[in-house]
Amino acid sequence: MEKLTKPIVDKRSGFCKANSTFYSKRKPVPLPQNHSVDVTTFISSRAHHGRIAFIDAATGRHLTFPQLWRAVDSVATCLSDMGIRKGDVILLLSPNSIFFPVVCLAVMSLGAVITTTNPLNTPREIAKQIADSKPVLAFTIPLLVPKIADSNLPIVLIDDDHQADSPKNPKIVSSLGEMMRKDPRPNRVGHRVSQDDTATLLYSSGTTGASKGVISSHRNLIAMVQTILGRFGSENGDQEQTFICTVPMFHIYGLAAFAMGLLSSGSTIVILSKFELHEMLSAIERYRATYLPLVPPILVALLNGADQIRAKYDLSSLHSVLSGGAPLSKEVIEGFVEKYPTVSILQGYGLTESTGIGASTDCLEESRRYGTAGMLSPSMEARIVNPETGEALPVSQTGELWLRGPTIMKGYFSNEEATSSTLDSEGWLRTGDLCYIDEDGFIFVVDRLKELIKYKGYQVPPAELEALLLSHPEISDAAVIPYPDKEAGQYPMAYVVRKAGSKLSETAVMDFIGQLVAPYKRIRKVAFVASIPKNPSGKILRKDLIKLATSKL
Ligand SMILES: CC(C)(COP(=O)(O)OP(=O)(O)OC[C@H]1O[C@@H](n2cnc3c(N)ncnc32)[C@H](O)[C@@H]1OP(=O)(O)O)[C@@H](O)C(=O)NCCC(=O)NCCSC(=O)/C=C/c1ccc(O)cc1
Repeated sequence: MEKLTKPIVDKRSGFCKANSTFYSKRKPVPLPQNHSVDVTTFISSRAHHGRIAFIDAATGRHLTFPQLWRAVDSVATCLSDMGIRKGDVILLLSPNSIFFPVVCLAVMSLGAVITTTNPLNTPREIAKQIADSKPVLAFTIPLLVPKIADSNLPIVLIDDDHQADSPKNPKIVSSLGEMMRKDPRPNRVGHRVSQDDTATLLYSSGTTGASKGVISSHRNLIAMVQTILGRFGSENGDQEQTFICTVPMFHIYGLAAFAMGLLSSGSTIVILSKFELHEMLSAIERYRATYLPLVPPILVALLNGADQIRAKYDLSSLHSVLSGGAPLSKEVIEGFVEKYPTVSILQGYGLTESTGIGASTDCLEESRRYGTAGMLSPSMEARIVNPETGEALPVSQTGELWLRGPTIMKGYFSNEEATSSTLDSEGWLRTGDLCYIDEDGFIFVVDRLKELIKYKGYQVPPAELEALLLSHPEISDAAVIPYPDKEAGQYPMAYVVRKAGSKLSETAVMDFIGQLVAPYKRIRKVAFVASIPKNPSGKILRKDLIKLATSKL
């Protein structure tokens, strides 16, 4: 029925009573008719007036658009000569750099698949991702080679001046600098890439514990490029936009925005290898940046230091900050607006599973609706579903947000079970976020149904930390919860049951975990208890523990 009759949609909310579905109020995104097109070709064939694509903030080294596309072609030629073919997975372990997009775009142009990982991850965490995604080659910087030394993967060094002093490591088969100097060959061996083929495999914990590879197709990414273009492209009439890239490109937020969407619009992207407040502010001043995409902790830092920052830096070029990755509180928004009256805050809501933005505020007026995550992205549909009954709810009622649209992932890699519990047969993605959609079509995220901690915009799955805690010989039971924090948003707190006779200290627990996980996953508070509250089927009653922890605040 749904497909045969045109649904009657309320123009104001986007809600259709007949099928309890919210439809995007934004203009739909056009997708290329040609089935055989990869996202790199799609991006490179877009017309724009941009000249410089990427600038390294620290050195000023840059790539013009022609230099970028030549580099992508050269690297793709070398990869093809090395035998890389459609479907092969390539690992990229690198901080942000002007070379990060070169590697991604070259790999995807061949129909090969890029998998990225956080450079702060421990060798153990990276080894897990390697075991799951089975890459055939890795790109990394010299400093990070030891983190994958045990993997036996052939390595391409992202190191321009490698040859003279590069370590004599037999696993290092080439360098990116060398590859970029190669003459590109248009008729290299290749297989036809279709929009349905997998392009990226980014890792997310989804709505449950273990980290899983999110399969995004070329179509997913092309649709995301179109969504970003709708938000910032030349269609908006804006010229010469300069964006600061300080959030990591190894996550979907940074990857889709900087290596793909904004690139397509002809924007200039100033890249910082990592976030450092003063370097970021200097870069805004030096490059006259107009847009600053960030995560809430950066906005909080800008707010906390506002008076000194405004006295020291000329931020007059800055037009907007774009916040994503975690919710912004009303008090932070109001404080920022007061301190930086000429800068608009635009918000985005997205997941790795939605290949980036699922909803956003695209102009100041939309952003004035405090607390909203925005309106549905173009061509996106939503349902608000009662988690207990499965009933789809109407306007202004709270339930789990389900999303369907052209950017929704194909599924989790080699994980049927997780895929079928997250994506239903009609293509609906269960986001694990409790939301409502108001009478004007604005989404409000109320709470999280999924068991996830967001530390500085990074996902920390409690189940992973609980399993590690249980591996300690003196711990008999444990539960990990999100503990609220003004700067980080939340951090992991552990409730621990010690074995009889154990004198294990809080610091010993934190140090034990600290050695096993990336810094952003560290447990930062511990309480010892006699038992962990659980329901009759053994599930941790996390809400009770959260109440207990926060009742003393
Ligand atoms: C810039 C942040 C906010 C803060 O940086 P930081 O303060 O330097 O902290 P780090 O996170 O880099 O490092 C964590 C810890 O590691 C430490 N660290 C640092 N480098 C080292 C070292 N080399 N050795 C060892 N320790 C170290 C560092 O000191 C720090 O320790 P601590 O001070 O105890 O918190 C940083 O955390 C950050 O970039 N977070 C962004 C995460 C992010 O991109 N999330 C998005 C996920 S995808 C998603 O949700 C999509 C949403 C979306 C939304 C909207 C859209 O439009 C589209 C998409």
